[in-house]
Amino acid sequence: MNEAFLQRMQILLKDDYEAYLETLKQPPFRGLRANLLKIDPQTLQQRGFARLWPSPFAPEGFLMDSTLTGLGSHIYHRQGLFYMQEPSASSAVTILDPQPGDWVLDCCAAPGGKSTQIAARIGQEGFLIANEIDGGRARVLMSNLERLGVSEALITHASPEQLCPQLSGLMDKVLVDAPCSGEGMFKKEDQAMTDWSVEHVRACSLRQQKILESAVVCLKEQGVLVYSTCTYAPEENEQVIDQFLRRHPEMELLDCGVEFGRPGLSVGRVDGAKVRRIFPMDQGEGHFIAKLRKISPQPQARLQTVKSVQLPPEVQAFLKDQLKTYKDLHVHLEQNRLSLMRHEFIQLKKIPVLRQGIMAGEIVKNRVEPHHHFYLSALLRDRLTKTISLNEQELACYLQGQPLPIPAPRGYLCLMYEGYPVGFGKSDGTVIKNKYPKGLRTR
Ligand SMILES: C[S@@+](CC[C@H](N)C(=O)[O-])C[C@H]1O[C@@H](n2cnc3c(N)ncnc32)[C@H](O)[C@@H]1O
Repeated sequence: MNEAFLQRMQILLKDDYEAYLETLKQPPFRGLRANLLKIDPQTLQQRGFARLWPSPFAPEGFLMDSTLTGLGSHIYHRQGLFYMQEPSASSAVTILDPQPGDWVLDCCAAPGGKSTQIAARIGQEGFLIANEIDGGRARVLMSNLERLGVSEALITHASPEQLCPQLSGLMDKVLVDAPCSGEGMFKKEDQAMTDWSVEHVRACSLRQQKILESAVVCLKEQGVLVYSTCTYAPEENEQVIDQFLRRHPEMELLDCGVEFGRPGLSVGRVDGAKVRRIFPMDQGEGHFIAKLRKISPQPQARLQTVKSVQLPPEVQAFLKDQLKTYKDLHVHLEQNRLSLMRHEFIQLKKIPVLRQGIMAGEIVKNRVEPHHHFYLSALLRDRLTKTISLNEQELACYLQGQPLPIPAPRGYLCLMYEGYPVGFGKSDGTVIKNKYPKGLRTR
């Protein structure tokens, strides 16, 4: 471990430093979160696929055995029933406390741990804008939101400076889970430790202030912003918030209002009792969280929505065939790609959009070829007209990409396991052609 880092930790932790050194000998804490869009935490735990203990950081979270392997390819993971997440990482959304119906911006969203947690809390009535600046990471974010069945979301790939002016005054909640020096990730990621230096900490601090500067305009009056990092450095935590409060008298620091973790440092305008820190002595690898509220009015941007158009007959036929009802949904067609959601589709100016709503399918040769997201979405699960339940053996064949010799009505079908969709196939009456995405198949 880097000596300069350890010296700083000794100054920061004082009497708790020895306890911190002890935690470095232990494996990292691991956890998972039930996806409330699909399953409640008790039902997930009762399925008995892993030994789970309730997490102190979120009611939908669990701690699990740190030696457990292979959960990422478990069928419940594939079905989007849970998301694996370092336990303390769920604390920021607990403190943000998104409510059903809220509009939430997650400024630095990939790979989607917090976005998927927010989406589940705000439900189908709320709307999430999940933004990620890095293209490769944005695609991982999209696949996680797809697996967890999120429909009411817009996934953008932009810098906060580009995106935020278009969302001025529209958000009930904003999360800035900022890129940081990752001191809480040292046990998990060698790269974070290799990259560490005091200069890097300072560079991170400047970048964090810049992101906050962009993000704050998105909040409406009384809107709540949560700033979080997975690092311990005061320069990236209390000092960032102190600087921010000096520049923004329209923002007030709120008490995080939770029992887990411990108070932070009092620095300038930051009352340490109001912010929260989590160290490995607190059952998580490390997080800092500050909660702020906007107390003055904010001019609102006008969001442009996409006008509804008459749907081509093949789209109508597909939706009628596959769904019990879709009249309450908004349908959007762009370059032959069909998307669905409860909210109206939004049009941003010059912001790359990876996905909005459910990617339902694509028009190919006058018919709709459905997409995996259509069958995994939580919104459509109870509306699907054609479903078939697989047994364990059939499931194993399906995940390998094999055709299934099961008699079934002709056409596209959702394949289920233990009551939840796994994916889809196309039946000719006697055999179901496998449509499980090639990249997800087992070998
Ligand atoms: C701590 S991670 C986010 C983790 C995510 N919230 C989650 O829970 O899964 C920070 C993210 O910020 C992104 N990032 C890096 N530089 C950025 C910048 N200048 N502005 C906005 N985001 C940035 C990184 O690509 C990274 O995905």
